[in-house]
Amino acid sequence: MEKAVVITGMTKQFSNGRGIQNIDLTIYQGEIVGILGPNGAGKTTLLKCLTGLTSPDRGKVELFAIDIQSNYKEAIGPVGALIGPAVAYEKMSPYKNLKMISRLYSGITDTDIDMVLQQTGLTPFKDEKISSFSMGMKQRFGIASALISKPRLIVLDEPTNGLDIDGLLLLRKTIQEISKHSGVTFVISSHHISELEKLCNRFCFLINGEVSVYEAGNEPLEDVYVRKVEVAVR
Ligand SMILES: Nc1ncnc2c1ncn2[C@@H]1O[C@H](COP(=O)(O)OP(=O)(O)OP(=O)(O)O)[C@@H](O)[C@H]1O
Repeated sequence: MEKAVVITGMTKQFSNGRGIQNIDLTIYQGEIVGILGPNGAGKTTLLKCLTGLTSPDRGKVELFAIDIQSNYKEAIGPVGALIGPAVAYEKMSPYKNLKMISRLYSGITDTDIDMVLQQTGLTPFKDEKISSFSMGMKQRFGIASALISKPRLIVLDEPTNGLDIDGLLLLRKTIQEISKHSGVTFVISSHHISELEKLCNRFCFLINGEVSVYEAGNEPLEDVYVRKVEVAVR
């Protein structure tokens, strides 16, 4: 199976002594991997290093066998990401924002934009200014902008933040459909354990900056999580 992400010996330490240490992680094409861990465990740091938004102090990240440090543009080409608040021209509509993003890529049609708006439930609001959007609607736009380039790897940091029940169900359906029909790889961090449990086939626990991988099994994910956190604090 093709490797979508290979992280080797990755360390990023901040001046406060926190960060992530010596992470080794391989994610295969088509997997949906959930990243779990307590507040401050290093999930966002891991995802930022994975997408080149932060440089690790040590270690290596390869996306589809291309080294992100030495060949950033090529490595990041097939990646869509939502890390932190959605970036948008607030005075413009989601449609116009997506149209602008689509110009950076080849082969993205107006039909693709309409589809992404539908996948994120933004069709009824497609011509409204983003400045008038609620937090959850902005989050929906952020997800739409991560999907629009038809990436092979989609990295979502806490995508469920601010979403209502409808948004949550739609996000789950969209991820499952894209995964099933296009074999896209997803890496998703969230504190919503039950949501990740429904979506993911593998889980990456990040506790005290260190990583451990868990395959979906019969034991409830919440029990596995609590056990791992308890072991880590002993
Ligand atoms: N730019 C920075 N400067 C200093 N410390 C930082 C910086 N970014 C992150 N940290 C520290 O690194 C640790 C990991 O942060 P990170 O945001 O990756 O955690 P997280 O697991 O995503 O947390 P949460 O679940 O609360 O979002 C935290 O203790 C944070 O204080």
